[in-house]
Amino acid sequence: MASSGQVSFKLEDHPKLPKGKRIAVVVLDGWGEYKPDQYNCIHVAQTPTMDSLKQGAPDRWRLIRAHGNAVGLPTEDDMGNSEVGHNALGAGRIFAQGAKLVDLALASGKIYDGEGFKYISESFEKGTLHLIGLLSDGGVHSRLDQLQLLLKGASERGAKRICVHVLTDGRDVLDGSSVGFVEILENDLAKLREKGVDARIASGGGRMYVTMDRYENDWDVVKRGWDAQVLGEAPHKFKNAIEAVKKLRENANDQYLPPFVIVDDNNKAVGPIVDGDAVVTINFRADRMVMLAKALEYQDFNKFDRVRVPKIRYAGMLQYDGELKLPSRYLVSPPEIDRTSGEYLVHNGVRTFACSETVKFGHVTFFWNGNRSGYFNPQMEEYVEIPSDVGITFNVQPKMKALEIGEKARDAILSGKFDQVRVNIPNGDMVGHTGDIEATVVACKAADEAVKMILDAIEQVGGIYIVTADHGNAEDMVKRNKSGEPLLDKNGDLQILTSHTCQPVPIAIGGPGLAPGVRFRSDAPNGGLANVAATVMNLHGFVAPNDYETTLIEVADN
Ligand SMILES: O=C(O)[C@H](O)COP(=O)(O)O
Ligand SMILES: [Mn+2]
Ligand SMILES: [Mn+2]
Repeated sequence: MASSGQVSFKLEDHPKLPKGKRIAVVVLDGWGEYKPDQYNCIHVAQTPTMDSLKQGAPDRWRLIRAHGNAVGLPTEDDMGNSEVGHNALGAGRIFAQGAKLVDLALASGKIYDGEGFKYISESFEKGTLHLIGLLSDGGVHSRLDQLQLLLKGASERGAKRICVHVLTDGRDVLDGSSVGFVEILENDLAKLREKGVDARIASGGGRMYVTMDRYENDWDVVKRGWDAQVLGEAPHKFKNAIEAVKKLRENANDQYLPPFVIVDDNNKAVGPIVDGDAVVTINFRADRMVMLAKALEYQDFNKFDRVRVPKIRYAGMLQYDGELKLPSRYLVSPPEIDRTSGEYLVHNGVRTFACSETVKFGHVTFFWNGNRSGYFNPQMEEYVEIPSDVGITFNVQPKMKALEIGEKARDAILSGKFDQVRVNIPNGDMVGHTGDIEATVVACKAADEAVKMILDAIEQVGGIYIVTADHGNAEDMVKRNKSGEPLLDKNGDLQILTSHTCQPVPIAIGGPGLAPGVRFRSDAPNGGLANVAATVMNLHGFVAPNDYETTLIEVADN
């Protein structure tokens, strides 16, 4: 259904809850609930505000599901992530997400019948097919098995020359796993070569240093990728990708490997992108592919000097931005996340303020609004981005911009100009991804302080707060066996978990404006992130649309 036209956005009045309350919606990024031990940074950190909210259980604090099917992922083993988490929070329904849609399209073969594949396959006769993306089985941005199927499918359908430009992970999967993934890929490519397809890895680099920046935080990251992938230029040259990754890992972890290109015996890059080639960015997730998609697709582009802009046929695995229609060609249609809560609330007079720092700014805006950039109604909304630190790993500055976000939210609440003030506080997640336990403890404390600032402001104006998280991360920093004991690697060292988790996340409601009798229902034990939107609509005094996942609250008659 389109998000305009025939759709009525009028919401019914809630029979018991009043309108006009100022509501803070706080999303702690990467803040799950797990057993209290030394690797649970939230437990170790001083978090008096979040601890005090927990005292409200079960009526005003509970846990909700944030991974697997509850957020539209293919299996219950899939950890949650920011995209699917914020999509569910904002849209109030569970949509089959990119990971699943690509699985289905590959399994049925429909991916090869679509316009996107037809378009790129017109280059197969004379040009090279370049596949650029994250190489791991993390399932957050991409999946190795999908790349493997695409390689097979494209070669069976006429691709004669294929170059893979790999981005090593170590963030959604264990650090150090990049070598194994490159080995698997090399093995597959060798088999394709036996079948007469000239298939090889052409370049690489660590995802956080090469290509996969987001929300325009640092274009140099994308430029480094462009230079290696398109121009065939990089500071490191190797004959073989396995050797490249092993060697570069001596001085950097998987996330931050410097860019490299694979060269032939004459020291010439084997796979720059040239006129007549086809390019597919294989990530299904949007945020960290949008910048490269712009560089590949836009004629007018001034973010860095592209030096040479090849005439290519480019398709994304998915369309990454529905509003910008970027990229215009794609292999699989993205989930149609329509009628999000933000759109409804704006139509019903709720003035909204949303804020985070750059690295999570799109989470509370773009993802929250169903992968749609921009405002629904600029008269009713204000989105504020606080510039993130650039060029550092966040364990160096674990407090990040938490207090600045808290201040902006506080000012927005006190200003009286907004009915909903929505923030994402990134620390637990961004620092958790570095694998630095001490820094993550500092990060969690800072996040807790930011929550306090917001709750204090809500207290002052007689408002309501709802505090939750998008998925776990900081509550568990080690890989564990089935019984929950930390696992050691072959050197006897702890295996640090840089990724998200499958743990549930807390949700708390409160504030002086919360009507007496409002409490969490006890009959929704499987509640998840998608139930939050209806809950927020209730707190604004509205009943959620019928097809939204049910509310988590009820109003008891006192
Ligand atoms: O992109 C990232 O930083 C990680 O892959 C996932 O983290 P996020 O889902 O919290 O953004
Ligand atoms: Mn997140
Ligand atoms: Mn994360």
